[in-house]
Amino acid sequence: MKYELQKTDSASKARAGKITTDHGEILTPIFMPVGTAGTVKAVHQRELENDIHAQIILGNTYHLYLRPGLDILERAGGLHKFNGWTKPILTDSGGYQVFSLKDIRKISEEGVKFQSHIDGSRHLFTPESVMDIQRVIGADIIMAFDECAPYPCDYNYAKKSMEMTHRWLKRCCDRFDATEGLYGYSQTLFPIVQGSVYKDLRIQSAEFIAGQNREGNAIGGLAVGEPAEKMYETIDYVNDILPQDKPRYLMGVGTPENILESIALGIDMFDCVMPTRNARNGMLFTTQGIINIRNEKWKDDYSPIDENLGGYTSTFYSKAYLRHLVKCDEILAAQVASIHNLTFYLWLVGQAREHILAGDFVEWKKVIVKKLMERL
Ligand SMILES: O=c1[nH]cnc2cc3nc(NCCN4CCOCC4)[nH]c3cc12
Repeated sequence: MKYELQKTDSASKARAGKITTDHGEILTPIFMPVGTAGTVKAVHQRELENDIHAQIILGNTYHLYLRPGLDILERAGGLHKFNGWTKPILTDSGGYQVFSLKDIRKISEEGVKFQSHIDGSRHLFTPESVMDIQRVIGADIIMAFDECAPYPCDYNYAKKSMEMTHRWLKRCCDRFDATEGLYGYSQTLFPIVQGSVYKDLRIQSAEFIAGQNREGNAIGGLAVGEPAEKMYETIDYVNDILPQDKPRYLMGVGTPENILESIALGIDMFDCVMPTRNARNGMLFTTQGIINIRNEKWKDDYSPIDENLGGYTSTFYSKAYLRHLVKCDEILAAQVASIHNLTFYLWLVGQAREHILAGDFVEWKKVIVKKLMERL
């Protein structure tokens, strides 16, 4: 994997860049649609590519390991072959997912013992095993096995958790560097900065992560309930430590406002279930503001969902029709709303990139953020 830093904004830490993988290029800043079980829920690959213009999607090791399982994935030739997505894929390592299985998992130095949320079967994830699992899935970018400390947590817990995540990272790197990809293309491993919201721990973690000299770096342990200001403050000083010449991935973020503010702080890659999850509840992000399409006021609004995005779905379907689909709980409702929200998120980061290149990102952000977050 290669990263080319193309432009750094003069009035912020925002950057425009290009990541090159064996499955193609990624222009940053970029948003990664979440495809938890190997599918971006309710969206065809063709729509992901031609309507949403997604450049990279995310999968979850925890879910894919349980279903369809490694045997099926390996015999398919990896996830790209299995789901037909031929561009880059990133997989989260499973740490975050198993930690959210509160009462059915046990953490130790060895790894995490957990029960499947599907059938209760017992499993063990270790740094080594999740590297092997992500080799089988075949994502272009794979994440280290870490502990995402809960928020809030006391200083001592955050310190112990961060130190274990660092020891697990060494085990991930050793295993990853000692193994090869299974399908003839290269994969890369991103480490993850932890330390909760404690500045000294975050600085220690950022220095340790940067010192691993991997091809990209992630910031974890955020978007877990902490105030947005705390998240921004943490990103700001962590990004002063993470190398300029490597992409920076902020895990699990976020709203349009979170994304633009984080781009201004030097983040290049994002993922969040919000656009797809909100879509299924009828919450639409648009260039004019946020719409709850279930609201009576859209009942006879025959205008397109959003004609400023240039996407087929957002212009072809009207607000009134989508409201009807949502009210009838039609399958098409989830499809249309998900494609629209993802088209909006990719439009947003694409616009951010254009304004970084044009040199007016900060002025543009100031105007657009207020408008995008307005409830219509
Ligand atoms: O430290 C982490 N390590 C590995 N994966 C993560 C994933 C993460 N995802 C979030 N936040 C997701 C917040 N979502 C917002 C929308 O509603 C669902 C939750 N924070 C995260 C932290 C980590």
